[in-house]
Amino acid sequence: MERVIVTAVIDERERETDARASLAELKSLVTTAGGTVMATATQNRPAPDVSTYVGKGKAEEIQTLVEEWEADVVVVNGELSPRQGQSLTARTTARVIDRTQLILDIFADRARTKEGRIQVELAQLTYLLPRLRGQGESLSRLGAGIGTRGPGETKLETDRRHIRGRMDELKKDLRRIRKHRSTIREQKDRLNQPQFTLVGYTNSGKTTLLNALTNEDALAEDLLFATLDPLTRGLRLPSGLSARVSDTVGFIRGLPTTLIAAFRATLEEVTDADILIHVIDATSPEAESEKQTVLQLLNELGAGEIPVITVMNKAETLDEGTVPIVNVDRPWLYVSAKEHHHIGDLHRVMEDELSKQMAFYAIHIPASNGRLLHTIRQTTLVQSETFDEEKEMYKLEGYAFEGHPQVERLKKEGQEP
Ligand SMILES: Nc1nc2c(ncn2[C@@H]2O[C@H](COP(=O)(O)OP(=O)(O)OP(=O)(O)O)[C@@H](O)[C@H]2O)c(=O)[nH]1
Repeated sequence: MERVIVTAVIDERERETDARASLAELKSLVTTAGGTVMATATQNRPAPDVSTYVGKGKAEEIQTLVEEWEADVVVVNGELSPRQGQSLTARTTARVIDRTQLILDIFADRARTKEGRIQVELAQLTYLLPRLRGQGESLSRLGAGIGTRGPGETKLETDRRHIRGRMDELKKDLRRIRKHRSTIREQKDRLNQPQFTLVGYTNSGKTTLLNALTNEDALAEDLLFATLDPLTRGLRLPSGLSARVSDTVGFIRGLPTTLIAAFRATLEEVTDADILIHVIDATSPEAESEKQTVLQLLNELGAGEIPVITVMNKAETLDEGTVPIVNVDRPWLYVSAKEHHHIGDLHRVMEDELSKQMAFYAIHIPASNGRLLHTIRQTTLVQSETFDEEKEMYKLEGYAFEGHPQVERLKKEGQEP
């Protein structure tokens, strides 16, 4: 396991709790990446130094810590410019990486589908490209060294061309995979299946809740970003309606924009949702700011208008009568995804919210048409079902999406004398 020194520049004008939360999060990201935090070096200054990120004195102090703790890596809580990366590297014997690289490393390790892996590689190359250019600049600035500049530039050009070529290939692969996926989605849409999508701050318990909701096993780890690829499962609600539930990558404060772009596809499951289930870790001291981060990212993704059910998770560890530390809009409820507490309640809230987007119907189906009956039970929210023995007809009342083909047809037939 690698030994790590973390370092951060803290702006005193910034809210101190934010800086502390961000640093605490960086440490848990280090743990997720398999490292051990040996020491922390922070510096109060209004903005990072343009050349060395931390001041030169602080950089020396970091090198002392590196020697003292025999550290392998220094992780900076921010994004290093190419120049800062180089000059900080020159001042320490440890490897220097920034927050973006750390997150990219974790993503690379955890991507499970082909699409996820391509997205990560694309994000890594996007990060790398300007840094190669940075090296080129400093090489040309060195200038004088005969024999260094020419070959250096040439190699740099080759590297850049190679990287751009690889990026083009990856983009082509992605387009192919996405086209395939949208075909699958069209097929699903024809089945009229409602889409629920779990969103939430990283580690809030989305994967655990997906398992509890659908009663299946999948990996849930006490590590950040256990989920990198959309994971969609079928779910049968109490009324018999079958729906889809998707897990999504955990949201995080200060997610680098290169990554947001790279993971847009994962987040397509968000904009496609009929209803979002926002999972909050009710035990987190940062629950309020985590909630804000998620809501803000949802807005940025254009999903601000989609109805939300808020789930306050890990409730079994809260004392009875605890006042919630988060202000949330209705509908919301406490659950324990781990202990399967109140999952049935959540199923019912999901049905309630769904019915608000649907239209009421009352239809008759001949008992002889078992297939049609089955379809209606699976694709609508059946509220009541009675059987008329004389007419050998079922009478069904419930809610269905506007334009549901069978329901529309049966409604019309019902109107005829
Ligand atoms: N005590 C308690 N722990 C829970 C509960 N639900 C989830 N956890 C734990 O919280 C941790 C994170 O759970 P995950 O389901 O992996 O969280 P996630 O939101 O999918 O995480 P990312 O993929 O990182 O976004 C795991 O250690 C879970 O066991 C709960 O109801 N109670």
